[in-house]
Amino acid sequence: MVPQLVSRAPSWHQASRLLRLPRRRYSVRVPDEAYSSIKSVADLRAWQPGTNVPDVEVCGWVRSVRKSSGVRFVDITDGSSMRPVQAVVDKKLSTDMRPGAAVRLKGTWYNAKNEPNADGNVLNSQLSNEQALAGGTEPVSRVNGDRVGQRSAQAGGDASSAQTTHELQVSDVEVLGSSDPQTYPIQNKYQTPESLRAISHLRSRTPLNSTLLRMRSDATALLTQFFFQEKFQQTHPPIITSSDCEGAGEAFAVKPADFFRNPKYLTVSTQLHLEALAQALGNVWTLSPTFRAEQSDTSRHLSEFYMLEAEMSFVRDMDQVMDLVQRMMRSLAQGLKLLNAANELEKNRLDSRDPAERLAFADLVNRQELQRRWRGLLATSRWPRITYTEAIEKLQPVAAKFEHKPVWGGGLQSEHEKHLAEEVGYDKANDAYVPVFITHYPREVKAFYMLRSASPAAQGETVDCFDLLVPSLGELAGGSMREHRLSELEDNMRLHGLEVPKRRVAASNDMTWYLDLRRWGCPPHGGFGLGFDRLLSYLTGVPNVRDVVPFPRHYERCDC
Ligand SMILES: NC(=O)C[C@H](N)C(=O)O
Repeated sequence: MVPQLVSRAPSWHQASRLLRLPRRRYSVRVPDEAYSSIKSVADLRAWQPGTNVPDVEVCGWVRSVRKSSGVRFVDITDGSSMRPVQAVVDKKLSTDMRPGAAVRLKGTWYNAKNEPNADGNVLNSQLSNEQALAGGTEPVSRVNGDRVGQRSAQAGGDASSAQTTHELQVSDVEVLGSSDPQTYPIQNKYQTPESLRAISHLRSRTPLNSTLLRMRSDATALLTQFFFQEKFQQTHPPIITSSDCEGAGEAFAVKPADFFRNPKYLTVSTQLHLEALAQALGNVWTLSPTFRAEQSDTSRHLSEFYMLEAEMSFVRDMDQVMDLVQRMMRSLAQGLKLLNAANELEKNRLDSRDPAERLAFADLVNRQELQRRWRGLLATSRWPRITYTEAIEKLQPVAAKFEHKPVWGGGLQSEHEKHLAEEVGYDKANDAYVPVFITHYPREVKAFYMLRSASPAAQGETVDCFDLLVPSLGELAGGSMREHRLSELEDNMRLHGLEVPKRRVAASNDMTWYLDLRRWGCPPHGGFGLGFDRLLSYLTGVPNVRDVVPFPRHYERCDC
């Protein structure tokens, strides 16, 4: 059914009839079944029917209210899009529509662009991109003296409203959850990331933070799809574990300490358990919370973070693991480009006129830099793979610029990683930052489970491992071939000062179970772990990883 052309708000009779319609399942509901795919404010914003559509219902939160003589211009969001829909509400109906309130509105989805002028002629009031960028409202107010002009001319006028053709002309208002704007901590003006972190239970209501969380959700869905297509099994390894996988002594202990008979910890990496599952299911992956009690108060560290880990069985060649990492990240970037959140983050900063939105965007990495990152992720050519030994050779001639001198055997400091990412990873021809794999680190500086390299470097023994480096952040992922032979694994444990268990004791806290995996059918295998929050921070250009998680936990902070 084609929507009826209606030029006036529905009557009270129509409105009350609508109240008896089947129960709503989504925040937006349009009357015509043919448009049942319109379920959210984002869908509604994109819907520009040629005629006005009555009986449209919108549930959402009031972002702002702008006053005009007889009406209020109310921005409504349901978290599905960075920018709101504009509702035009009669002054009398709008009394309790205050910033922060949850409301249900009913009205006509009205094409303000085609609003007749005093002579009954339809005028085109849409701003071109150039006009919008120039911040000009004059063409709008001139062609359409009253309502549409006011939309952008009002104090604090929302840029997005000026760029959409439609608005909701409200006939019925229900306040579902009231709000006192005097005390509501989210303001319709710029708030710094630091100040928002202090109200993490509410900051997801801000346009940027809600968009970041939607992108997080998109990324999770795309990665799940990627691994499903690659025929990896998604698994749920435990959060409470017996051992500190990385052996770095940074695990949080679980209380009460005697609950499980002996001490247990929050997992620092699910890798060891994934290895067990990989020996039963083949290729496996997980996106799991992981915890580190590192006292690093930096923009890259969280005490609770999500790690994407994958483990491949029957793999001898580490290149296959690195190929998987590249394929996965490329597929993710391609997928995100087709979805709203990433698009809004990219495009809205181009035509932003709302000062709060502009300032929020200004906190992000600049647009050119961000595009370089995306171009690199989308590159079809193989990302550079250089050995640790080659990396040290590249760092030594510029040693003067570092606080820590690059020496073979000393690992890589984050200043070294950033330098390598920017120098080796910069693809001049395409003006792109291509992630860089650094492989084959010295055996002493890496974890006990890594496979000793068949041919050592001239300077010493190495393991078959890699770190994936990107500019600004440094290490984004790390992986390795695992030592699958029992006696070699035991040697590694001794080298790293770990106790090698002698025999299996029930409920013990030792690594016997991990060694058991080498006793019965352990094929060559390898895998990786990628910091999901860091990846999101890299993709969105949000400089601090604390702002891409809903409730950040880091040294000395776990607010709610
Ligand atoms: N799954 C992995 O390879 C990640 C590794 N265990 C780490 O924590 O860095």
